[in-house]
Amino acid sequence: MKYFKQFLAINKMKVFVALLLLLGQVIGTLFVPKLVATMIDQGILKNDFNVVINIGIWMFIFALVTTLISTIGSWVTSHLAALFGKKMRTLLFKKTQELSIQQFDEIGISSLITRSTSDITNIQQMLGMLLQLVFPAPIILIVSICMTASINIPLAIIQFFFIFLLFILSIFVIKRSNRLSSQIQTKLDTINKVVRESITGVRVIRAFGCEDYEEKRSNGAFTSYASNMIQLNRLFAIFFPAVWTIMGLIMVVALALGGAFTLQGSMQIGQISAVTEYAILSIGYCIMAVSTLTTLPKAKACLKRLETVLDTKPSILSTSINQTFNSSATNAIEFNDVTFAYDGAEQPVLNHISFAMKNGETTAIIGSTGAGKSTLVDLLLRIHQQQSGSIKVHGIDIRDCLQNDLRNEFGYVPQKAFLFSGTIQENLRLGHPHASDDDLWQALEISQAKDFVLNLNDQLNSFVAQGGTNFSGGQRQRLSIARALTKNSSILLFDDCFSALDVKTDKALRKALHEKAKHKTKLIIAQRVSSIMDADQILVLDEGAIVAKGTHSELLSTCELYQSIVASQSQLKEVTS
Ligand SMILES: Nc1ncnc2c1ncn2[C@@H]1O[C@H](COP(=O)(O)OP(=O)(O)OP(=O)(O)O)[C@@H](O)[C@H]1O
Repeated sequence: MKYFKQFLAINKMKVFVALLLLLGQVIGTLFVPKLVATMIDQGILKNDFNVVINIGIWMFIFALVTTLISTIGSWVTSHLAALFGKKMRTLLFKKTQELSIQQFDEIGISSLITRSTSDITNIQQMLGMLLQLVFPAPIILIVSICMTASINIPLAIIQFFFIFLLFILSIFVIKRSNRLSSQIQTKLDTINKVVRESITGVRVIRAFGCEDYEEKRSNGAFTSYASNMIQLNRLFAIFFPAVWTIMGLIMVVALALGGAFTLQGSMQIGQISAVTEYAILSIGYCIMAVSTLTTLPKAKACLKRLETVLDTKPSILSTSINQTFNSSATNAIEFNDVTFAYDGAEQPVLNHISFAMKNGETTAIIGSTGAGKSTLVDLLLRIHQQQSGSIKVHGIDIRDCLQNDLRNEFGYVPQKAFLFSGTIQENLRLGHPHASDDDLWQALEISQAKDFVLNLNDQLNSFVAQGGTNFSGGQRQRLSIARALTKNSSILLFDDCFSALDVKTDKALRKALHEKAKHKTKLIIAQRVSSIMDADQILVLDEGAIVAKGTHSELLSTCELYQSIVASQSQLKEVTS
């Protein structure tokens, strides 16, 4: 409730105005039955036209003012709910940017989507309903009973008895619905996950012909959610008829007793109408309040789920030292005895890694799959944090600088190219929003993407689908390389991104990089020896350890593992000749 309370405290004036307007609406609503009774008893039954006109005018004014007040009240409440949604979504977005990738994975992408969409929407709706339906209910109940008592005390006692009965029934329903409502969002998470996977993995599902398996899996999630909803609806299927019965009974009793009292002369006909209207009003508001309160546990569960994310402390914290990079340092990157293990893993993925990369030079890393190459780049970007040892960029320990400053030093090309929905130019300008069109074309030229972009109808303005799925793997990869080049950072990190390119394009790209990005420091992770043989130094990584370091020709004569990699690619003869 911390964030909810904070929000109410910050917006206390708006909340106060909303409550004041709702109070005005309630007072207006409660006065109408009294006016109707006076009109019938003093005007219609006594044939006094002036009273009918006078009361009629008052009723018209009351109706007008109440409508105006309730419209403004609804507007203020909706405004508050929208503000709350915006604030929570902004906080959640900021938090997800601060969390480490491991924390991100622990919460789960589907769950984060449900939290920032459906969970927040549920709380917004609850906020509006609490203010508009629950807050006026006790006032309506108390004032209705008091107004009825001012007309006839026995009828007020009877009204109180029925409302008490309704209260008991409501407590029972609210208690039963608590358990069911609080489970709904978790089930929605599962639906989100299953639907997401079946949509994003549609090609694999079709290629493997496993539609039946996926259908069963999806049905499991849908059935579980549906059964929860059915149980909840069953509860209401009993509750609402019971409430209508109580309402019917209260009307029957009010009319029968009211009639009897009128015949005795202790009550007037108009007052019967007022008493029945008060009964309908109080029961009506009771129903609305109970319906809202039954969904309160669901909103509370949503709020708790949001708080869990918002209260998570990022495992990688920004420093308070905040040093700036010294680009004249001899080494662009230095790893000193770095060891890293993933949470819960028995063995470290990287063991005592030490190496240095000189400014402007190219370092390559080669090794078997799962050797820890991508993890090494992740450590450099502070996506994960090493348990021991230090990593320096331009002479500064990466733990002593702001994460944004650190990442600004790199133009990064991930192993799996990811493009955002929009246009090519929007994607290329991701790291450098003010880059000129010429910069973009130059980056495209180096990444060997210029020709295919020139052939597109809209060229730089060509549409990019979510994830870049309207481009081939190789085109996506080349656009992703162009994006890193456009950023114009001093260090370029290529995480196995050349493997999606054919040998000819790979060669042309490396040549262009060598000529046009000569002064940039480059770290290239590659599977193909041909992609890295020109590097100033090559690190051979095996099971998380650097087993050899040197140039291509040095490694060919000293490192057995390197020789076997070269041999396995059937290039030994070709490259040594
Ligand atoms: N998020 C993670 N949580 C736990 N273990 C992980 C995680 N990511 C990678 N690993 C493990 O760490 C090891 C190294 O993975 P990494 O991706 O760094 O290897 P790699 O050398 O880049 O492999 P490849 O060439 O196949 O991309 C692997 O054994 C992998 O299972």
